[in-house]
Amino acid sequence: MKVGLAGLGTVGASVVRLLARRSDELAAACGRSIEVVAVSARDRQKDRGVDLSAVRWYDDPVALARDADIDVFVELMGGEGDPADAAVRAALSGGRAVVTANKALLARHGTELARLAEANSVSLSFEAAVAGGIPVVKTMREALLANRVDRVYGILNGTCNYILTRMEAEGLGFEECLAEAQRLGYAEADPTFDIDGFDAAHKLAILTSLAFGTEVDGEAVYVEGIRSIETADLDAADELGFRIKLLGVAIRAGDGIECRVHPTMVPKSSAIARIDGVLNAVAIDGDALGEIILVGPGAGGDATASAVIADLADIARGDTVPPMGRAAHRLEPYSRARMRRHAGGYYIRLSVADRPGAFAAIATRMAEKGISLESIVQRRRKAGENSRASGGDATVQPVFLVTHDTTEEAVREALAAIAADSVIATEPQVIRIERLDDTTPSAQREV
Ligand SMILES: NC(=O)C1=CN([C@@H]2O[C@H](COP(=O)(O)OP(=O)(O)OC[C@H]3O[C@@H](n4cnc5c(N)ncnc54)[C@H](O)[C@@H]3O)[C@@H](O)[C@H]2O)C=CC1
Ligand SMILES: N[C@@H](CC=O)C(=O)O
Ligand code: NA
Repeated sequence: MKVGLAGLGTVGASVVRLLARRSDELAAACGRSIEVVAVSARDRQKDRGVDLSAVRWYDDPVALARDADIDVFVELMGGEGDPADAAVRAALSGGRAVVTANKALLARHGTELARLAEANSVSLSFEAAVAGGIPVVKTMREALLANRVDRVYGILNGTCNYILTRMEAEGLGFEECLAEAQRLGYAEADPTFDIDGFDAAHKLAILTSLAFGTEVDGEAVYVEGIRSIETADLDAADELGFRIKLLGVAIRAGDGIECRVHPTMVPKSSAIARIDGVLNAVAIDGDALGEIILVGPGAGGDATASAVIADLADIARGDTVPPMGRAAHRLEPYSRARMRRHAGGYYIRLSVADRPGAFAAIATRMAEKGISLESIVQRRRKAGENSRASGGDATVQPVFLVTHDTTEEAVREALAAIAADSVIATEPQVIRIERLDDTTPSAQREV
């Protein structure tokens, strides 16, 4: 099987090396060899640890995708627009199978591309696009067909999990951890996609389509990233019995599908709390099977190449499955649940004015919105301490609240009233709590 590969960066170079290393075993398993015969990359001189002297080089990846001599086009350049989009469309339109790791592209154009693949009777495979090396796409579109899925959630970004883990365990700074994640090849070319939550949102949009049979809608995901997480929050989470993870959650709710990515407090006793470093985890609730959790490396060259090559092996063997697990023209329109109706617990950190009555005013505003508090912790700062958590102002004190289950709407309204009362000095920090040991998905809980 002849492969044309565009993008020889972290993942692309690993794919070429791993294909060379496993060529005999792959040929034996697939009944034919898998060979990279043509590539498109920006730098022809760069040493990628593998001999590419015999392959055809293209400056234009779209021209490579149109090469009549290739059977499969592998897109590993990244980016939701051109040239990745144009190249993938050119390959599919020309009747060539496509393998891509590009979740940004799929979150934006996944439905159209799946329909284009279907119209041309070719496969569009993207195992590497969701949770890196973990075989979650294959699991969802092949192994769980007997199940109605009601919830899928997990840690979907290796860079963020790596940063949060090292900040918490070693007390390192955010920037230092991000730089290390970039050095290790985990981060996106533009790492704001990682730390602002968009990369996890792209993956969740794809998972949502696979789980619920809906069109892919990257815009429908509510997104918050991890930039605002401070040591004060990691420490408070520890004291309260939680850990903070960037979680992606998609669940059936009363008014549609609730799809959200945000920092989340999860109980220390939950399986998700123990997923550290670059590992990802995806939990899937199926009605017949119950909950399964898949864990493994979510980023990195070789781990991601493993998923790309698994897709290539399926194509070489002639195993074809519709991209989204069902005929693309049967995907249902996505119906988005309103985030304001989200129900669950909340951790709230406030920098409260150090004056009589401030505390009572906060409790009153919470009560007015029907929010009951599970705990309130007020930290008296020691003399000379200048905490970021309290805005660095000597006249304010950090206060940590944990609510019982309530709604997003109630919390937002209570915090707006507290701000209007001028009893807080900085923007409140709000982190949603996911009590994962409770088997009822949170959006379905009565509050
Ligand atoms: N790095 C990782 O751990 C993972 C990455 N991915 C996805 O895999 C894809 C590739 O990611 P990385 O290898 O990490 O990125 P990278 O930035 O290391 O590599 C991308 C390569 O594509 C090349 N490229 C960009 N535009 C090009 C063009 N017009 N013509 C030819 N070459 C071009 C770049 O020069 C670069 O070498 C992205 O879609 C990313 O989201 C998916 C899972 C994990
Ligand atoms: N930047 C991504 C790479 C894999 O998808 C991540 O950190 O998870
Ligand atoms: Na995967």
